Amino acid sequence: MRVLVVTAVTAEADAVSDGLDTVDVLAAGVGPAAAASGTARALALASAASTPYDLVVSAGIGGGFQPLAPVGSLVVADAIVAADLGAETPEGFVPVDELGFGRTVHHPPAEPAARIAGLLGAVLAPVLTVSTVTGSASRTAELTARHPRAAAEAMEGFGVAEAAAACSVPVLEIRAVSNAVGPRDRSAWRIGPALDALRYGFQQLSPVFEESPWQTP
Ligand SMILES: O=C(O)c1cccc(C(=O)CC[C@H]2O[C@@H](n3cnc4c(=O)[nH]cnc43)[C@H](O)[C@@H]2O)c1
Repeated sequence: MRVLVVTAVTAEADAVSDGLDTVDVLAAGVGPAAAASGTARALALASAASTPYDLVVSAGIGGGFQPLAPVGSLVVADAIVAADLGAETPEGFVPVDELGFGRTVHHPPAEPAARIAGLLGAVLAPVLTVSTVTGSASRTAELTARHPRAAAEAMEGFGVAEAAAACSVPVLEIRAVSNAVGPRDRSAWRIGPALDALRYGFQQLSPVFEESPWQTP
């Protein structure tokens, strides 16, 4: 199948390409807007050239919720959640779908996501998309209360998933944990080992991506 992997920065793209050279890799920029516009453009260009993609993968480093996803571990999303897309109210945060418009969750195809998580020894759990890196205990507690199963947060997955959904292409998200979600401690970020984990992960995935396109409901 034809696979597009979307990362934020070139260091992540290089790790993916080093692990697996049979996929196209795009470094689309940091954050959900850059991810969505870059992904949508790549999908549209491929489609116009009659070489459409069969799968889009949002990949890169991310923060891990402790103790679910330790630094250096891999997380495969069973849900891609826009965790800060909504309204603040006196009663707390209300997601846009509960306000009656838009959506805040995309679901990757369940069987392939579970199989890939098993292959990688990864945690299979929701991955949150945020526009601001969490940097306090209070914000961590708020996100954990709203999303108790979430194992990771990053800044691009939901943008990639929105573009993929607009083009009816299935989406996955794979994150290598570079830091714990919590009070900001830049010295504790382990970006090198996370990029190594990302490279290792994609090395394991060539048989999966050689499969025929998945039949998704
Ligand atoms: O605060 C800093 O000094 C700092 C230094 C290097 C990178 C950053 C980022 O914010 C990188 C954001 C980038 O990486 C992903 N990412 C990694 N960890 C997290 C996280 O805990 N929460 C959200 N995003 C994270 C993200 O997807 C971006 O692409 C900061």
